Amino acid sequence: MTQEVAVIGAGSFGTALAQVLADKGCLVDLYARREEQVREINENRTNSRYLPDVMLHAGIRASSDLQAVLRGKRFVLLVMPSSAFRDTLQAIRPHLDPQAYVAHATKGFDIETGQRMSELMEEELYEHDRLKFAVLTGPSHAEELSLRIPTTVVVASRARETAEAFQDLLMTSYFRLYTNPDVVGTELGGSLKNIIALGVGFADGLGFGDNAKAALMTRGLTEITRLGLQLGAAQLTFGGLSGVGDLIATCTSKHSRNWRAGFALGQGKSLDHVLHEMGMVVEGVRATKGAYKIAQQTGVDMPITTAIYQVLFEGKSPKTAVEDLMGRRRIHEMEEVAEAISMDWEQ
Ligand SMILES: NC(=O)C1=CN([C@@H]2O[C@H](COP(=O)(O)OP(=O)(O)OC[C@H]3O[C@@H](n4cnc5c(N)ncnc54)[C@H](O)[C@@H]3O)[C@@H](O)[C@H]2O)C=CC1
Ligand SMILES: O=C(CO)COP(=O)(O)O
Repeated sequence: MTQEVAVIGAGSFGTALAQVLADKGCLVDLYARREEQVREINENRTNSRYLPDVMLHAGIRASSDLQAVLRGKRFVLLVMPSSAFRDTLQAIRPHLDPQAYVAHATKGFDIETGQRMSELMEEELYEHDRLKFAVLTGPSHAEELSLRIPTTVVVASRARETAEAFQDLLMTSYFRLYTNPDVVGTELGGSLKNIIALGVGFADGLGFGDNAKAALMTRGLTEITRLGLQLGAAQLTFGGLSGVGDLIATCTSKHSRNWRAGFALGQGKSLDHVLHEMGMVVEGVRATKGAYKIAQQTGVDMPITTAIYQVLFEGKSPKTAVEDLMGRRRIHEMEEVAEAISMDWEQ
């Protein structure tokens, strides 16, 4: 049976996922807000602003009519920026099939409340069965996935049936999905790595080297894990695709908008200028605000996130931020996650 799928958000990643689905023989209705973009996709088979090198599959049909896009769909993928997530949920609620499986691929937080995207889904789609919700996340640059370059991700849901339904829907010879019941951990990994990628870009822009990059990635993962444990995530998840996997992909890739934004900031450009030039979403900037807020609410120590917050929003100089990080009190490498390791000193 041909599956009909709705993809909400026709940016880079929504379009890349639509391409995967069309390759699998699905009929894909892709929601785009701008008529001009709808026409370009349907008539030229391109989405040149977001994926300039890609010729789109004939099975993708773009539309700006949200109700028509959602009509009768058993599978819905939400791929908007986090800034548009709550509003979009409110807009889709009246048109969503009650039986639909709904997955989101958005990496970020609601900065007003610090909530994760799946928490917003539960809140805004309150009539829907939350066991039909899933999160799709992991190392997956749209630029590569849309060119059918091998990519692996994880789909997390509280219900195995839902996770496996998305696995069956999306798996191809070049796109491999794993499942995980840890919704909190997978979402946090995907959202928080963008902050560290900004920091790594920053360090590269300042002319630092591989030692600093490795330090930020490793210590970044420590603070991501620390917050995750506090919020009920499973530690092992952070060693998986949504944790260290996406951290590597984002901190070391020329595709990463977060890394590129950090690099430009490190070279002295202003935040407004960098965001304007990018023309695409840089989730790490909002995520820094969201994570800083959660860290304060929970009392979890997140020194790298705090340093990036101070540079981005409080005018601290990068040089002072680095000096502050390097000059912190001496600590045990695993001090903050001590309960997670069993190894102790011999004497
Ligand atoms: N680009 C990538 O490689 C990946 C992106 N993601 C995540 O997917 C989410 C979307 O990112 P991209 O597709 O890269 O963004 P993008 O910057 O390429 O495009 C954003 C798209 O969202 C649309 N949009 C903005 N407000 C909207 C609204 N209210 N309703 C519907 N659409 C709206 C824009 O018109 C645009 O088409 C982000 O959270 C990102 O972190 C996740 C995995 C990979
Ligand atoms: O999440 C991504 C890859 O997994 C994309 O990262 P950027 O948003 O930094 O481009």
